[in-house]
Amino acid sequence: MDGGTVDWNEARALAHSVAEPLAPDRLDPAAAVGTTLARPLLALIDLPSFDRSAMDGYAVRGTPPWTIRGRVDAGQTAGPALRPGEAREVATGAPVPEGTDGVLPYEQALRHEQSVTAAGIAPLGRHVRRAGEECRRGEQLAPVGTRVTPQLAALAAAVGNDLLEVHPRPLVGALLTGDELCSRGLPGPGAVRDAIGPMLPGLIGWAGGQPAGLTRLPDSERALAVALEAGSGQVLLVSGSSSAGPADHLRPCLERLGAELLVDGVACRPGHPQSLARLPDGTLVVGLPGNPLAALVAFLTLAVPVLAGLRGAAPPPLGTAHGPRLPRRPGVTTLIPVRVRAGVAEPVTHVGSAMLRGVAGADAIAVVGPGESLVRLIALPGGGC
Ligand SMILES: Nc1nc2c(c(=O)[nH]1)N[C@H]1C(S)=C(S)[C@@H](COP(=O)(O)OP(=O)(O)OC[C@H]3O[C@@H](n4cnc5c(N)ncnc54)[C@H](O)[C@@H]3O)O[C@H]1N2
Ligand code: MOO
Repeated sequence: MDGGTVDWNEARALAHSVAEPLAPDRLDPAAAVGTTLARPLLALIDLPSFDRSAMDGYAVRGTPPWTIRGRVDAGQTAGPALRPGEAREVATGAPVPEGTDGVLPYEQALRHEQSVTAAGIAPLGRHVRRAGEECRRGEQLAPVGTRVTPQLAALAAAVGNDLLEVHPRPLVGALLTGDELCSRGLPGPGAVRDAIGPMLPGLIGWAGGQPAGLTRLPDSERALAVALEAGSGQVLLVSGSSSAGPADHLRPCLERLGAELLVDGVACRPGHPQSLARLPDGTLVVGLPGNPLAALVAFLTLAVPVLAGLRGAAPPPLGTAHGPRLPRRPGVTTLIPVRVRAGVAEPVTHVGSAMLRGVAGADAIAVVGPGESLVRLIALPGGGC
């Protein structure tokens, strides 16, 4: 194994570059939400695929009065073409007959026995959604690499797609180490409530991964080695074993398993003891420091770009802001929970690496690089920036 502390930007870029996109899968649009397109999204039909009414009322042709010739509901066919001076009652979404100049909504219609006139100006050209006005068959609607959102899934279905070819969401397992951890109730003497476990499933989903189980382990090299070997998923997160103490087993375990150490420490505060390694079976292991804010920072630094790479997506772009009141440290990148107001990142309190109070109320993590005047922003889940 080799390694060494790397610059924060380099670590992030490296984490993205080592993660090869997962082999594409074909999923129906709803199941594809959260994945990334491996093929462009194409329209398989014109949308709308026929001229249709945007209002409940009368499809009309020519000038009033119009003689009413039947009715069309949604899902029916439009019937014969209208001739000048004719109307057909139509429901919203129903196909309008050939020759329709516009649709007169009921509210603007004066109905007589078998004819209708307009209460105001005749609706020439109004309230008809023309075939192909949204897109044409064969048109590309989203390129490769686009994240499938619920709204993109809706569009994909609307233009006739049953299956989308996508890079699936990577499976992410988590191993939480620490003899002192308890997961329920009030901690006894010397014990600590696990705060990383409750954070990870949400973070994994937010970053485009699929949580694949969380295992709590004692501080034992053997237990960690066995769990790493048996680990399910394309990514394994390991918390609380990253430092240099006798109970910090990640490094020796990775060595023993013949892993390739890709990142061994990052020049940032907090979170410097984070790591990234590849097991011989290809599983990527991200080492998260045990202090909870440091674990979050490491997840944002290494796990987020790894998951983007596996999904065939670019690393999430960072925002920018002014941060005149943020502390700067020479030689390292500082990651500081902030609130963002009108383009200015303001520090919050309680931001020690073992603390969560500050980050729980923050909008973003400001990335304050040595010598940078503007700061970059990593948006947090639920953050308002
Ligand atoms: N000799 C050195 N000691 C330490 C160094 C160092 O460079 N040399 N780095 C410090 C820094 S910075 C960090 S961060 C921590 C990282 O430690 P580990 O990843 O080995 O984690 P632990 O030692 O087990 O735990 C640290 C701290 O975090 C608490 N913890 C652990 N897991 C959880 C959890 N799931 N939920 C809540 N809290 C957790 C744990 O109880 C400890 O208080 O090492 C420093 N030391
Ligand atoms: O990563 Mo440790 O970063 O400061 O608590």
